[in-house]
Amino acid sequence: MDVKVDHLTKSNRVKDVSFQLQSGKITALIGANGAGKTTLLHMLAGILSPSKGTIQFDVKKEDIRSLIGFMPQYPAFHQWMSAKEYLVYAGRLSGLSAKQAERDAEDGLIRVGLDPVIKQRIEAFSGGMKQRLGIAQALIGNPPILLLDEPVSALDPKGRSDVMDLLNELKGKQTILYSTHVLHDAEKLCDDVIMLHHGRMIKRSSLNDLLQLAETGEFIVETSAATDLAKKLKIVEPTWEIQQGNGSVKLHAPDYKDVSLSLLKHMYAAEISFTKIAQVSQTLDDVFRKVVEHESLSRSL
Ligand SMILES: Nc1ncnc2c1ncn2[C@@H]1O[C@H](COP(=O)(O)OP(=O)(O)OP(=O)(O)O)[C@@H](O)[C@H]1O
Repeated sequence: MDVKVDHLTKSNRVKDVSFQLQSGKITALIGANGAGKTTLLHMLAGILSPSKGTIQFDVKKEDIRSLIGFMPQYPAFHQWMSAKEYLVYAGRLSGLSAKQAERDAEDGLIRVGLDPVIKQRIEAFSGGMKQRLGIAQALIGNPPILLLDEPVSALDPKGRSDVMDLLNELKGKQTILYSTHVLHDAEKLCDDVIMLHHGRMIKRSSLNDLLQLAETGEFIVETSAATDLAKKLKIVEPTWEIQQGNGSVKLHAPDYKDVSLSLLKHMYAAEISFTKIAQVSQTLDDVFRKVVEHESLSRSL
């Protein structure tokens, strides 16, 4: 199910944000602490009302909450309940019949891999298990849209990879928007990225476009003949910026098509051997920092 957000505003916490979530895709909502991620998710989930703007779903429903599975940043569980009891309780609260709630609870526990501990009390759960239970609760009623507030941020690497695997399984079936600080994980998982900074959306893009945008044209060559290589390249490729390091040469080629091929040709001609040639690629983290820097700079001008 698609979701269309237009000029969404909540006082000065979220300012004039517009985007579209596409059916079956996973979108990562990224931003520093206080950027407005939770506020935005709460408006989409119908928990907070916007001061301005609209949220449209592509079906007409009086109460949109049945379309949405929401996992809060800090899910509050009744620790004395078992995982299944909790999910049945959540299902009943969301209006399911006793039978349906029972069925959804069991399905949900299987989907998040908690079926072996179906009767265990939540108080004995690890952080990762609680997070998975939170997702199972969001899945109750099989809503077409999942909104997850920091589902991985508080977890250790194993817990994070469990939750990531689970979200990967849901990809294509549900429209997912999740907030995160862990950009390394988002890079592996999401289709699209929305960046928030001080309540404003500073970028919205597919992950692929974003990472392509971030390609640097920077290469590094590790060689014992760094001085010779740097000298040679300065002569034959005057448009490249060449930096000689200790045992390496770093270069930036403004038009960087076929750089590795040219490099190899020059090195072959000069009989320079190497141990490694690599393109310096950027991560989502680098891109995010650059976009924030650019935004801060343009606002200060
Ligand atoms: N109930 C509230 N009333 C007024 N201001 C609030 C309220 N809740 C949050 N804020 C403020 O709104 C801004 C955005 O907060 P929000 O929790 O949405 O950010 P966030 O990106 O989710 O941050 P975090 O990553 O720390 O969870 C912050 O400056 C915060 O202090």
